[in-house]
Amino acid sequence: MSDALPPASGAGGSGAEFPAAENSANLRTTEVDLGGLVGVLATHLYSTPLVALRELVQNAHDSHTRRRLEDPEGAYRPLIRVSGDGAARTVSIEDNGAGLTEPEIHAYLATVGTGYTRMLRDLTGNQELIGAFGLGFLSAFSVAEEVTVTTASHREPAAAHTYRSRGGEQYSVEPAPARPGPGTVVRLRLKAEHAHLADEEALREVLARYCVLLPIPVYVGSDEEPVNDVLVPWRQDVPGSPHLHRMRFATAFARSFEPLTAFPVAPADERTDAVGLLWVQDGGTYGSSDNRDLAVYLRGMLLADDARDLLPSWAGFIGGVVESSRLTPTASREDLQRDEHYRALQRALADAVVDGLYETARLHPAAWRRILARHGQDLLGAALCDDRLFTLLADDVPVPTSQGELTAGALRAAGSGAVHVALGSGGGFEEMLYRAMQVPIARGDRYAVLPFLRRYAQLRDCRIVELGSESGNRELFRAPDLPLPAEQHAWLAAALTEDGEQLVPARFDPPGLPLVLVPDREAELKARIEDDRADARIPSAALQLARAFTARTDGAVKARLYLNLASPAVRDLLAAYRAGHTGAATAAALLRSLKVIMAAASGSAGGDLGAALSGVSTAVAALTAAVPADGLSAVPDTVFTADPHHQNPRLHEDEER
Ligand SMILES: Nc1ncnc2c1ncn2[C@@H]1O[C@H](COP(=O)(O)OP(=O)(O)OP(=O)(O)O)[C@@H](O)[C@H]1O
Repeated sequence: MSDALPPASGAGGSGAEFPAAENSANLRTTEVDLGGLVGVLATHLYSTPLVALRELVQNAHDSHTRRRLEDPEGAYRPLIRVSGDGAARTVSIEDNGAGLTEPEIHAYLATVGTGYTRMLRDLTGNQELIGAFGLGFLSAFSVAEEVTVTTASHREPAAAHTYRSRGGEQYSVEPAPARPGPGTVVRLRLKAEHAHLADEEALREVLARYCVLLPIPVYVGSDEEPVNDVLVPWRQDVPGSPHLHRMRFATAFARSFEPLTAFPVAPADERTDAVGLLWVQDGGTYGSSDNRDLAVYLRGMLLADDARDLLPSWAGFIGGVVESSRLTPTASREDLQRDEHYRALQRALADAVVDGLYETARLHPAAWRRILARHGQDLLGAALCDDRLFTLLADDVPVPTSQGELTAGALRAAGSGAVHVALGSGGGFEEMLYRAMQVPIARGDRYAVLPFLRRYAQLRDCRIVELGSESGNRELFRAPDLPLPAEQHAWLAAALTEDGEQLVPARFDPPGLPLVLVPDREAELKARIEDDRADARIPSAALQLARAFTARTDGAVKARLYLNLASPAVRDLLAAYRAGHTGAATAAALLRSLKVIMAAASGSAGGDLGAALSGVSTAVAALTAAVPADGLSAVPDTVFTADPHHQNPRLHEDEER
């Protein structure tokens, strides 16, 4: 016997657990609380009251398309006019499109969820029609306490009617005085809180953005110029430079930042029908700042004003506008369905940004330089996300270094074929060392710098020296040719180091630098992690892991003092010590002070700075006190340098005497 459950009862055991609905004697119709539903749709479907204006202008646009489809021979000049009256607190949206007959008012305007527009599109396949849901008109009630629609159909132009409703749930329709021709006026008596919508200046601004791509002219008040009389560079073939037209459009359209350059979105393949324009914004970006700004138009009407997610996440400096008729809006028509067309457009836009940057680098060098200067940091990160972008940027993008911004190539050339990058944040001893050698070091603590340079080094087959890591330090500090005898090592350690410091004889550049103190990064980390206050700062799981790691570090060596056996000062010091010279201890004290002062200058603790400074005075006093009044004989050799100007002035006086 099988363990399977017996089939659910039903004809042929088809698995139907419920009787087919249409056969049920208990079939009931779902009740609709019309008042509640209309209220929700009118007030909660949209995020901003401005949407009402957009929906009504879109209806006016669709009525023109309808008139043209139904009466292709009829010649007339289509227009839409939006007027505001602050005193009367009204806004009117007027069109001379198809209008509605009385039955159509009931069937389409006053029926939630049904519109003529969608049927017409299904019937004719016309893609210019925008309306789809039969809901948009309801948005009028989100801003108006009363809505009147006076309309005359192009089929019966003499029979005008007025629809009137407060709230949308109940309405009346009455005959109205004859209109000058077919068309519709929607008049909103605004709620007090939306009175500002009646301001014509504000209407101009909003409609110029919403309707910029609508082919039908939209006028405000008694204006003679439409708000959307704009050359759309990807639609018209206009004489002159296409780049100039793009820049003009982008400059007029961009909201927050001036465009530095603009490039087209053109459907390169079958993936998407989207066309439009992208531009690089002149707003400084740093690190991961995100100023992406994309407006999406569907059949000429603004649909989503901030569709930034369509742009690649690395393109924080891009603004743009695209139109497509394949995208599907949500019912509020403020957002887009995340469907295959949406994803195809995302990919197409990423390609368009990369293509546009290539075009800019090739054709507009001044703009390209400005983009690199403005968005260098963002571009470092962007280059890591896209291989083509890396190829474009690898040699051009500036990298922040200890000597200002340099390209990776310049960094490499100045580092004798290697790029140097500091892992620590404070500059530290490494920076001082390299500054002395005049080798620039990239700031590896800045956004994307380290991974960018690692990638650069890998692809360009060049050496990368990561300062602050063990391997980086090995690059810096080479083993001495001969080991230092134990007794000399012990004397130097006693003379030069503090508790927790380990003396490491080495050879390094520049030879003029006798010693350098290098904090142990792991010991530093251990101290920070084991600090009781870390509990408050670091999540406990992360802290446990970190402590498991740092437990392996004994933490006894807090810093290493690298002593440069290639340095003449160190060699002289050792020679003096070996010769039993009385000045050796004083010279060592001077070097110890130098160590502390340099450590303080490079931001790491390395002893008592006050004591070090007075140590310098003590050493100078000891050395100068040793000068006898009658000559040089008692002064140790090591005190004098080759430069006679550095000699004790008292000696000059003696000579002159
Ligand atoms: N200005 C107008 N002129 C002529 N007909 C109109 C006008 N405004 C609305 N209508 C009619 O009323 C119907 C309902 O409009 P409504 O705005 O609610 O929905 P829609 O435009 O069809 O779809 P959507 O919800 O997607 O906007 C329209 O389909 C159209 O037939």
